[in-house]
Amino acid sequence: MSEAFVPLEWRGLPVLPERDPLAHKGDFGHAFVIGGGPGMGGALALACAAAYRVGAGLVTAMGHPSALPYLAAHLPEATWRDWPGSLEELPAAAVLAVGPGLGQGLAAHDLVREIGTRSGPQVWDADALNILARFGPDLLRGDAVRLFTPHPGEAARLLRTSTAAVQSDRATAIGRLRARYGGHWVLKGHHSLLLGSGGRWFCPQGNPGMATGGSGDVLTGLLTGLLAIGLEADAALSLGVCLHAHAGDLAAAQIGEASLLAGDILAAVPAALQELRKNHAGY
Ligand SMILES: NC(=O)C1=CN([C@@H]2O[C@H](COP(=O)(O)OP(=O)(O)OC[C@H]3O[C@@H](n4cnc5c(N)ncnc54)[C@H](O)[C@@H]3O)[C@@H](O)[C@H]2O)[C@@H](O)CC1
Ligand SMILES: Nc1ncnc2c1ncn2[C@@H]1O[C@H](COP(=O)(O)OP(=O)(O)O)[C@@H](O)[C@H]1O
Repeated sequence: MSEAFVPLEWRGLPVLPERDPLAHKGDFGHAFVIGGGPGMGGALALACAAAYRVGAGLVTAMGHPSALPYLAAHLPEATWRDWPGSLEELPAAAVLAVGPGLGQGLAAHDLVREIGTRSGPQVWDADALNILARFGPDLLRGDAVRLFTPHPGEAARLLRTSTAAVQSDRATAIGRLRARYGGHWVLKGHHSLLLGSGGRWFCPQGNPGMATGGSGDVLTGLLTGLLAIGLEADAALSLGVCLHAHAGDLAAAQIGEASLLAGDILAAVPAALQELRKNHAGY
């Protein structure tokens, strides 16, 4: 089954590039995270914060107006835009994430369909995947770099099968997802599977404490930030998934699996990044 998937080695992961002393925020990309439907502003705030934590230069949250208080309270560093009628005014190369707390209303459908026609790098999660499942692969046009992050329930909708069927053969499921929709995939859960253009991996880190609301939103933000700073798709996928899982392990070691919140994973990301850097430097 998953024999062809090799474990991601912590030591083999890419590290974040050193920052030029003359750097300015424009050197580190502009991420736009689109989500935050009514009642789900927290998902948007978590994803935006995670994008900043891996070094994105500027992060803009785009959500329903009811999501704004979450951003204002938790992330004054993010800029804000109400869901627009169209994304035409965004720079073509903007890195987009779509899905965290998006909901599946009419405005969400319109935004997702428009994103499917854009050419800049994209991360697809949560309700964006549910909407994609409804329309099928024809919704995706052009040759944009796309990272898809389904949990088993979302994967089942995308494949028009059951969650149990996905879980019974995760390797086959992720292969079918890539064959049907193209792009780069992580099938989340215990030992998340990754399928990119350059390999098939699984992440041996992570713990069941991470089965808690919002932890997938943190992953989406990490991947978005890593694309924004310029990592290639496979590098962003492998580093993002491992960083997320390792941060979850650090947080669980401190406070226990039962008490773990998605915000604790986010808070542990800087320590996980520091460990990775020291590992590479050999001390
Ligand atoms: N604070 C917030 O605003 C939050 C908002 N969220 C948003 O809530 C919306 C709904 O997402 P949900 O994921 O809760 O709902 P879904 O209905 O998509 O997924 C939940 C179901 O998927 C299946 N599933 C998921 N992971 C599984 C696994 N590892 N093994 C087996 N089955 C699995 C289970 O049947 C589970 O009940 C999304 O827009 C999401 O972004 C959530 O991310 C939670 C936090
Ligand atoms: N048992 C587990 N072991 C390891 N990682 C897990 C486990 N359960 C969940 N996770 C991780 O936590 C995250 C949950 O994402 P998701 O289901 O999208 O949550 P949410 O929708 O609440 O944000 C994924 O990255 C997943 O791999």
